[in-house]
Amino acid sequence: MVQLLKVHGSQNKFFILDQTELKTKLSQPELVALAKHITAPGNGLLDGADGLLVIDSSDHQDALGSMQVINTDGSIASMCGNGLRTVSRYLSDKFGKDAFKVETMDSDLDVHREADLADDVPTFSVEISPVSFAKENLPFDNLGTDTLINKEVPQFAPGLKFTAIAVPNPHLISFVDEETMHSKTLGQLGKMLNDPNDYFPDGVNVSFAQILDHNKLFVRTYERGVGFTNACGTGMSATSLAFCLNHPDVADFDEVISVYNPGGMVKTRVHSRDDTFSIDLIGNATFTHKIEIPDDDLHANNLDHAKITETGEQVAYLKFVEGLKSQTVK
Ligand SMILES: N[C@H](CCC[C@H](N)C(=O)O)C(=O)O
Repeated sequence: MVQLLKVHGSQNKFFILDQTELKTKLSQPELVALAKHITAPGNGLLDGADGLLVIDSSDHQDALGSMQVINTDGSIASMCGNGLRTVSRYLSDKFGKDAFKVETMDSDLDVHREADLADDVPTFSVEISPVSFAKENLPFDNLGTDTLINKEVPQFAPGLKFTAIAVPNPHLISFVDEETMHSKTLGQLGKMLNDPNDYFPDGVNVSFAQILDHNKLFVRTYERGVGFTNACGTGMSATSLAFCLNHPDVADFDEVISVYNPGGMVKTRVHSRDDTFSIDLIGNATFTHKIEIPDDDLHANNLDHAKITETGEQVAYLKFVEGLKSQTVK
């Protein structure tokens, strides 16, 4: 029997599988098949999730483990900010350390335990980097520019300005008014740019942001490989950077920015050193369920004998969300 976890960061939900606990590790095709199955809202487990986070060992210096992110459609994401917080908590509990690195596809990222956001809401801070605006790193094409920073792109949506940032997974961001935030535009644009299209050949995560106040945002994201999500950690991080760059009158580098989202709230801090940007993403790392599945069943992608136990942590998280409601009113 191996234990899996159902977890969330800002209610961006994932399953965590620790390959090091298995007698025989799952192969990459087995992992992709499991990710597609277990995260499916209909025939998966616990009403599905946005992705599978695979933990494995790492031989990199100071890294307690590695994280691979598999989206619900089976595509691989280079990074996942909400997911990394939950993986950090898992590794922190397992090895009894509060500050360490986690190996991700493109870099080894610093993570550490933070003061709880609210009573019984375990909280972690994770580094979001490397950051790039370059067309080849997103990648994008046919926009007549090498970087897209606060520019109108009428083909995407008339009247809106867009910023494209890789952190290192790709994000497209627009600051919008309340009406646009709740219109159909985000869903239509997200779908258009994640179906085969002339602009983002690998797809892109699309976020709309509303400025609520000084250092205060509301962000909604249409995720690549997923669709609408309660929250996207790298999306909120990239949006915080765009906020500091495009709206310097209401956003400060190195200060805490509160980012509200449909799943709750996170905090970010954007740093700029010698033309290099990085972001700290601080938020909950909640384990909602423990799941036990026989090893052989996992290899066979059979979820029929899963034994599920609730942790009870969601109660404290929902109380925290309830308390946020008064704060998002302008
Ligand atoms: N939800 C994730 C991002 C997943 C990214 C994925 N959708 C992609 O880039 O393909 C987060 O919290 O950062």
